[in-house]
Amino acid sequence: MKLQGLCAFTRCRQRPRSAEHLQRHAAHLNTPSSQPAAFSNAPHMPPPAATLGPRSTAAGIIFSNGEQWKSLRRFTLSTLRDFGMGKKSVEARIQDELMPLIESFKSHNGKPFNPHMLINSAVSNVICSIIFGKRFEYDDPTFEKLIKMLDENSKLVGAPEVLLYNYYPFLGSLLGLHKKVIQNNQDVRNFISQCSTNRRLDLDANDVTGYIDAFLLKQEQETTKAQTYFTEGNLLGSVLDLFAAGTETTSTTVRWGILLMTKYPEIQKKVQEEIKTHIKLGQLPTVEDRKKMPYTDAVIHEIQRFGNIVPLNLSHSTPTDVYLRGYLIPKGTEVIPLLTSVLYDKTQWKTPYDFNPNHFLDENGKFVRHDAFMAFSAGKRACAGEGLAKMELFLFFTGLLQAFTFYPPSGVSTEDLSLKPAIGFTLVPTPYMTFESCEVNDAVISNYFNQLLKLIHIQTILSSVTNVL
Ligand code: HEM
Repeated sequence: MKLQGLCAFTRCRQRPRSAEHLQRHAAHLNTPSSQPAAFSNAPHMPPPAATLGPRSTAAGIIFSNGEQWKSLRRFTLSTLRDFGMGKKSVEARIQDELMPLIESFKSHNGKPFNPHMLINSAVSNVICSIIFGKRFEYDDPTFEKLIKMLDENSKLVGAPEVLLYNYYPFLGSLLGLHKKVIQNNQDVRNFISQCSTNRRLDLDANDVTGYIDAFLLKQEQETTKAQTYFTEGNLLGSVLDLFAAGTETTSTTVRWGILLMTKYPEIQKKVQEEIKTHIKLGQLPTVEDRKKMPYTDAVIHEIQRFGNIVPLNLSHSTPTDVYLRGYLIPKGTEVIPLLTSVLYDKTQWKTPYDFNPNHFLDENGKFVRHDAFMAFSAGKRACAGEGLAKMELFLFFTGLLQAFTFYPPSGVSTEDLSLKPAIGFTLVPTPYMTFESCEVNDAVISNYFNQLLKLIHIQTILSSVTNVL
């Protein structure tokens, strides 16, 4: 059960301790009356509703509990699978995104640059293609603005002033930063709302282009039901959850990956040797390759462990009284399952504070799983996008290291590179040093292009055959 934040009801300033408390106000919320709305400190969360009015705007997967959460999560997982999560089709989406990313890295011609927004755009495009049914050009002003707003909120939600407001909303008039969070949040929601209005006009059950279409169709199917969780509020909330969670987390991890490879050139070299051994020159990396590449797999796991990007996890609360090691945790207690405590547990990791891929390798160099690897959390509420994220991490990371070697800018030594994270809702690399760009493997690039052209050609033939039929 996710954390019950401050009560969602406008005039109630209590921290709800129980589902009953919320149920008393449920009639005022845009959720079915049998289910309390619940909220947690997620990155795109607007501040507590005590000052914002009913939180009908917040629901979606992350902020739901009970039957509403079950329904939305089930629907989301099956829709993500329909759009290829865990399958070849999503692999192709990610591979398609690698090319423009590599090209935009390459366009810096070996000069130092900050890869932050480029990586965010590429990663975001994968989830965009699933939810909106299309990708965006990196310099599309609307897309740039959306990505910046998600990025900014991820930072601001961890800022002391916003945290203070979150716990003591009555201080609102003395504080200002939270207004930016609310505004960004609202702007992204407005964009999603506009997209869903447009999709509704063109809705065709035989041509479902993305998650929004699938949700709208589900809404139509449920119009006759007395109670449905497929409301407008839950559409906006769920899309925002996927958009934000699917952009920030994975791109932050890829950014950690590049920083760590720059910092540790000997590890970067070993990954590149493994790539050269197992992926033919000019071939796109595929998910299948991962099985043959234990060292790279170990490095990616270690990037996630060391990066520890969601240190506080999302807050939860106990749905019933719970007894743990002799202690009573009363129903409705806020529980913050610190992921840091497992990812940096001295009893589980040989050198928890060092970046050490050997944490995931046995003495024969084989990849080993680790129970304490909980970057995606655990249990029923664990990350809904884990399958997608893992594919993205492998394909983006391997694809970039296949094409480039990363160095610190001239005049900066590897020792100078700081691994101190910047604080926000997620732990991100310190605003990033620019790289003395990359050593581009032109053979890889031109072969990518040839493959891409072949793919486009095959797709064109296929679509003209389909049209004829
Ligand atoms: C490296 C990438 C990622 C990491 C480290 C990560 C981590 C997490 C964590 C720690 C949680 C909280 C789990 C809990 O409450 O116990 C979470 C939840 C969630 N994540 Fe991810 N995530 C990643 C990528 C993604 C992607 C790509 C998507 C989109 C498809 C996504 C969608 C979600 C959703 C919808 C939830 C809420 C699940 C629920 O409440 O049922 N995540 N993620």
